[in-house]
Amino acid sequence: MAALARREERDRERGVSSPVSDLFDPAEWVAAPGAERYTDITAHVSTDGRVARIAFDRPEVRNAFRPRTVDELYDALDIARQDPRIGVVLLTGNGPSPKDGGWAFCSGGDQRIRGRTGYQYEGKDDAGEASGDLGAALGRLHILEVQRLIRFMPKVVIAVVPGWAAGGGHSLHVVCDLTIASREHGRFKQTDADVGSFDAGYGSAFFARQIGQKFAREVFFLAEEYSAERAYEMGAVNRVVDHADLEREALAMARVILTKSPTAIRMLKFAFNAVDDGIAGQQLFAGEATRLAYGTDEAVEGRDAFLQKRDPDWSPYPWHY
Ligand SMILES: CC(C)(COP(=O)(O)OP(=O)(O)OC[C@H]1O[C@@H](n2cnc3c(N)ncnc32)[C@H](O)[C@@H]1OP(=O)(O)O)[C@@H](O)C(=O)NCCC(=O)NCCSC(=O)CCC(=O)c1ccccc1C(=O)O
Repeated sequence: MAALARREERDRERGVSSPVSDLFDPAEWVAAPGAERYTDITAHVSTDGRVARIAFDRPEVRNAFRPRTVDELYDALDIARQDPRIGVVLLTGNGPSPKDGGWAFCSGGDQRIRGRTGYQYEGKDDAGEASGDLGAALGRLHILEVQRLIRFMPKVVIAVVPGWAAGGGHSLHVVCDLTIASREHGRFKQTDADVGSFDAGYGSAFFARQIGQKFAREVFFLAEEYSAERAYEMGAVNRVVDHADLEREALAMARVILTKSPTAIRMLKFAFNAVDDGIAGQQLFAGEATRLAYGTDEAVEGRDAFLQKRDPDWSPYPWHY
């Protein structure tokens, strides 16, 4: 992994990107700011700076995430969230596996380091669990924070699924705004109940909103593998494309979205969310509405009247109907 960072540093100096995955087109991407510090993911922005590509980079374990992976993922997503030029994020998995050639989007939490309180940072084990606060600090399930970031960020996040989306990886694709999957290698499986886990939020309840209760219960209760085509039939996937074209098609989708009004896309995302997100969803939508209102002469008059210690003059502003 250090070698990867060095290679990216060298390529960045030369103004090109390293081929971090067989589907990655180095001509389209440059390393994202700060990406050299990541070991478990890769982060790039398109050469025009308008699309982010964030990828799990642990193909030898089907891109399973450990706490460090989740920290990096959150960091990269938050940087993309705050970049005003970026409108779309592609979330994917690098591959194939150097061990067996298998492809993955993400296979969820790394089961090798799962403890009784959650997932353990490197060098830690379950020993801390008995010691109260220390144990609580060590075990993490903060992939849920990443889910909320994807859900609440005012940009479109596209899951680009080149292989397995399993367990918590399945949940991540569910929470993304759109999903595009490889026809040949895209595979879906919700293994939570096989390993004594349960994503009782977006991964299941929201999934049922997307594809219907019967299908969602089948996916969780039977935990059977299903193909990209089957996922498309169920309404869980937007597009199924040839494996070799996956990232090109995903980038093309992103470029179509980028032709739209940023405000319209932001308001639409929060409108789609609001109906399922309760007061939190309403708060996000309302926050954007307030931001829009602040841009009007009417709101400026309210602010100025306060600062100038006078009564506001609302007369130019009708009670619209
Ligand atoms: C993904 C598989 C179906 C792929 O099968 P296959 O192609 O046959 O490959 P394998 O030979 O099984 O795997 C190759 C290699 O990778 C290792 N590996 C794969 N997945 C993991 C993993 N998750 N953790 C650790 N290691 C993994 C595997 O052992 C092999 O290694 P070798 O050394 O070569 O033997 C299949 O691999 C599979 O089923 N994987 C496990 C999927 C799984 O159960 N994931 C965990 C589900 S629980 C979870 O994701 C975390 C919890 C969580 O996120 C959460 C918690 C609370 C609320 C919400 C959530 C949420 O879901 O978000």
